[in-house]
Amino acid sequence: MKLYKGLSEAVVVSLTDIFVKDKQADRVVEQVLKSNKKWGARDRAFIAENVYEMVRWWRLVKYVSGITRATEREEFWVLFGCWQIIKPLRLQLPPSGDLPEWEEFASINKEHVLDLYAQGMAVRKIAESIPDWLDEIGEKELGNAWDAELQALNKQAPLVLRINTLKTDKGEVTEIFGKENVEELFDVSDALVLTKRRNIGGMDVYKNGFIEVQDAGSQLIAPYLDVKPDMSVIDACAGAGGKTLHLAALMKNSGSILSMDIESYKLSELKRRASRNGVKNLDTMVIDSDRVIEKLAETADRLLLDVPCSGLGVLRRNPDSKWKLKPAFLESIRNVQWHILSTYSQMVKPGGKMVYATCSVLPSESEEQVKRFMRKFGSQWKFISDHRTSVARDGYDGFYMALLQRKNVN
Ligand SMILES: C[S@@+](CC[C@H](N)C(=O)[O-])C[C@H]1O[C@@H](n2cnc3c(N)ncnc32)[C@H](O)[C@@H]1O
Repeated sequence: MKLYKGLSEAVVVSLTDIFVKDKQADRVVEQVLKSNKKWGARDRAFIAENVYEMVRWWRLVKYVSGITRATEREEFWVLFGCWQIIKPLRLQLPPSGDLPEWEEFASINKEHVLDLYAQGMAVRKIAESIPDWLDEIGEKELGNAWDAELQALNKQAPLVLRINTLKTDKGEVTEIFGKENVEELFDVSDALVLTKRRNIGGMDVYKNGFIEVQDAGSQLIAPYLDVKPDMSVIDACAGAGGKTLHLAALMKNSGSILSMDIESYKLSELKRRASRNGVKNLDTMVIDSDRVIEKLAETADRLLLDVPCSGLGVLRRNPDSKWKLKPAFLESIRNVQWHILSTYSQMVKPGGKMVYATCSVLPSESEEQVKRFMRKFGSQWKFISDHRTSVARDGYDGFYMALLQRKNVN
């Protein structure tokens, strides 16, 4: 196997930053790729792919290396070497030969690594590289479906674009990328899947606001809210605005959208993206207390609650979150979700509609929150429908969305 020292070193340093310094994987990769202008596209792909794949398979890699908790640089080198041995097996790639004779790999015994790999593959939580507690919760909540979902969550996610219909259409974007490089999705009208990975951020088509990168499952949420031009819409957990921008396009830039969040820096980023997208029907508001919500009682024709969640539906894109998530966080985020659903819903006008959405595969963050809401507020609200995307079944990220309508009271 042909490995280059400098590129391997970049992977090792990145992993140390992620697991010892507790930094976020995508930020680490972004920084390391910026650190050397001489690396070409293949070098960059090698670094990014190896970092993300090692993070994804971290438990399995540790298992085959016999290292339980890596803290030192030498240990990260051993983990990297062991990963090179098992990578072709785990990712079903062609065999890649022996490790180079570097002193960093001197302690690695290939046969022993392969023996441990065979043993690890017999135990799901090791083979699929997931913490014990998360595997238990997944099985408890999803039953038999967990196995397939977990396997699918360990695959590399496709690169999906959303066409910004305020500025362009699918035909024009297809021409820019070339027909042979894109695929349409029958049930997601504004989406195009890129068949080859590209650095979208540097392209004019992105800089000019023609496209956004947004998973197909995520692109189903704004249309689910059933918005019409001229409506008054609130996106109450807007973050950096992925779904706000989509709502604006569906509303053809008319009516009004109020994008809210507790984090003002996210709303600043949203405004930057809105300006690139040519969005003009938008205001933002920071939520610094529940008074803000009370003042907006019965003002919205439509309300989107894209609530904070475990992110277990988007593990393909953020594999490090499975190591950073803690059971206590899950418990507390469910309380935040319930608070948002039960109090922010007052912003909807009688007769208006609301979507409650998560990017979690867990019913306890999704279906069960909506059922609890209907038990408590069923006299004022009508449940219309819900929908779940499955990573295993659809190939989309795992999203949940429920549409509810506030009853007209006389
Ligand atoms: C799933 S993310 C939203 C993603 C965003 N809608 C998008 O499409 O890009 C959830 C957001 O909820 C925000 N949030 C957390 N607690 C909140 C609260 N109590 N009220 C409103 N927003 C909150 C977070 O800051 C985060 O931006």
